[in-house]
Amino acid sequence: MWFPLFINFENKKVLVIGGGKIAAKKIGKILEYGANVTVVTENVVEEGLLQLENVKIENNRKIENDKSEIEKLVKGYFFVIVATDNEELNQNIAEICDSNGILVNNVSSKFKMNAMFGGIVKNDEFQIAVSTGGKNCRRSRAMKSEIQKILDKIEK
Ligand SMILES: C[C@@]1(CC(=O)O)c2cc3[nH]c(cc4nc(cc5[nH]c(cc(n2)[C@H]1CCC(=O)O)[C@@](C)(CC(=O)O)[C@@H]5CCC(=O)O)C(CC(=O)O)=C4CCC(=O)O)c(CCC(=O)O)c3CC(=O)O
Ligand SMILES: NC(=O)C1=CN([C@@H]2O[C@H](COP(=O)(O)OP(=O)(O)OC[C@H]3O[C@@H](n4cnc5c(N)ncnc54)[C@H](O)[C@@H]3O)[C@@H](O)[C@H]2O)C=CC1
Repeated sequence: MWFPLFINFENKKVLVIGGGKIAAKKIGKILEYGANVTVVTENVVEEGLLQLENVKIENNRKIENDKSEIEKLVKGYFFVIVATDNEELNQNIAEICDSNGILVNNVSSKFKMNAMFGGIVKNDEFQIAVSTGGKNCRRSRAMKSEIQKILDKIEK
């Protein structure tokens, strides 16, 4: 069951495995919250990542589907985002993180993770997160735009 929790990411060690389009989208979101991001990837597909000053990138590193290598890699991280295009590898990494008590988001699954992103709507005063619990994340768009209207008209 998915409990909505607000987490303080300020200076928290976050590992992103994979350097593609979806990794970049997720990194963009958490950087706004002060996370300390390291990317480990076989290739940086999304070149914009190289421009981000506060993101450490370990390029040309292919992660093998090997339990002890993965355990060594994720040790000490607060949150791991698995964002390769290899669904089986992503799932194995997610399971290893979960059994080691590490928060993990798996971009290639609807539920095989212990932490998922919500849609975010915010202004200076409020922050509202929307989730369908993995059932249909695209539906968040319609909900977000209705919430945006409420935020725009609510008395400040
Ligand atoms: C489970 C979850 C895990 C997680 O990612 O945390 C997940 C999983 C997957 N999403 C996929 C696809 C897309 N997701 C989006 C958009 C959003 N997805 C988000 C969250 C979540 N997505 C989590 C569930 C949250 C919930 O249930 O409410 C949002 C809220 C936040 C965010 O992305 O950070 C953001 C909403 C809008 C916003 O806020 O902007 C778009 C674009 C769009 O339509 O807007 C596309 C199409 C892209 C394309 O097609 O290129 C696929 C591949 C499916 C496939 O290949 O078919 C998977 C994996 C799967 O389904 O197996
Ligand atoms: N959650 C979401 O919002 C969405 C998720 N997806 C899913 O996200 C996944 C990734 O998609 P994209 O970013 O578009 O793919 P991509 O091909 O742009 O990026 C994949 C990245 O993973 C790296 N990689 C692959 N194998 C690796 C390994 N063994 N070790 C280290 N790095 C490795 C590649 O070098 C590349 O940087 C796909 O499985 C797709 O189904 C797709 C759309 C939206």
